[in-house]
Amino acid sequence: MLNIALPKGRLGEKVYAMFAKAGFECPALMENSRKLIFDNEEAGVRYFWVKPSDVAIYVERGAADIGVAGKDILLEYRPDVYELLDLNVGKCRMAVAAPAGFQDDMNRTLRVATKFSRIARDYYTSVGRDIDIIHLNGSIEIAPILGLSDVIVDIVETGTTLRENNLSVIEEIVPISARLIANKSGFKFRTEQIERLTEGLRKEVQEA
Ligand SMILES: Nc1ncnc2c1ncn2[C@@H]1O[C@H](COP(=O)(O)OP(=O)(O)OP(=O)(O)O)[C@@H](O)[C@H]1O
Ligand SMILES: O=P(O)(O)OC[C@H]1O[C@H](OP(=O)(O)OP(=O)(O)O)[C@H](O)[C@@H]1O
Repeated sequence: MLNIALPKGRLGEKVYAMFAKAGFECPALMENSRKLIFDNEEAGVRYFWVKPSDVAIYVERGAADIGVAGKDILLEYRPDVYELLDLNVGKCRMAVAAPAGFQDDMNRTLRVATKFSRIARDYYTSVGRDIDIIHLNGSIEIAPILGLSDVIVDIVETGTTLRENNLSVIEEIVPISARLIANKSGFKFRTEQIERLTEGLRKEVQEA
C-alpha cells in the first residue's frame, strides 16, 4: 500500500484530481465526511488529509511514503525528503510587503512580521540587513497597520489581501508552487510504484 499525505484545503482537491488522473484513484475520498483516511486496496493506495504545513513531517518520518507540500513549507522546515516533481499548481510567491510610503531606515533594526521566520531570516541575511522577527500564525497583513512591524514577509497570490489592507510588494523573494515529495527509505522500497505515479503526474503537468 502506498501511503499518500494530501494537504487539506485549497490545494488538496486539485492535487487529488491529478493523482486520480494518473491512475491512483480513491473514489471514497470525495465523500462528504469527516474521515481523514481513505483506502483503495485495488489501486494499492491509502490517502490521508493533513494540515498543509504538516505534510512534510508525515513524509519525513515515514508515516506517509509520498505527499504534496508547497515550496514555502519545504524552504521553511527543510525536511529531509526527496523532492520529485514541481506540480505547477498552488502557484504564488513569497514577498516582502509594506505600507504605502514605507522607507527603510538603515539606522534601525527592521521589524519583520511573518509565519515564515526562516525564509525571512535567510532573505535578510543574504541582503545584509539586521532584522527583528515577529513570528505570527496568520493575518500577517495586520501587523504593519497596527505598528507591530515595519514590513511583512508572506505569501502573495492574487494580491487582494495586500491591496485591501493598503500594502504593496516591495521585494519578491521566491516563486512558490506545490511539490511532490517522498520519504527517502520509502522511495527505495516502493521505487516502481512511486516512479509510475511521478511519470503520470509529470505528463499531466506537461499537458496542462
Ligand atoms: N493564497 C495563498 N495563501 C496561502 N497559501 C497558498 C496560497 N496560494 C497557494 N498557496 C500554497 O498552498 C499551500 C497551502 O495553503 P493553505 O492556505 O491551504 O494552507 P494554510 O492554511 O497556510 O496551512 P496551515 O493551516 O497548515 O498553516 C501553501 O503552503 C502554499 O504553498
Ligand atoms: O494574494 P492573495 O490571493 O490575497 O492571498 C494571500 C493571502 O492568503 C494567505 O492567507 P490565508 O488565507 O492562508 O490566511 P492566514 O491569514 O491565516 O495566513 C496569505 O497568508 C495571504 O494573507
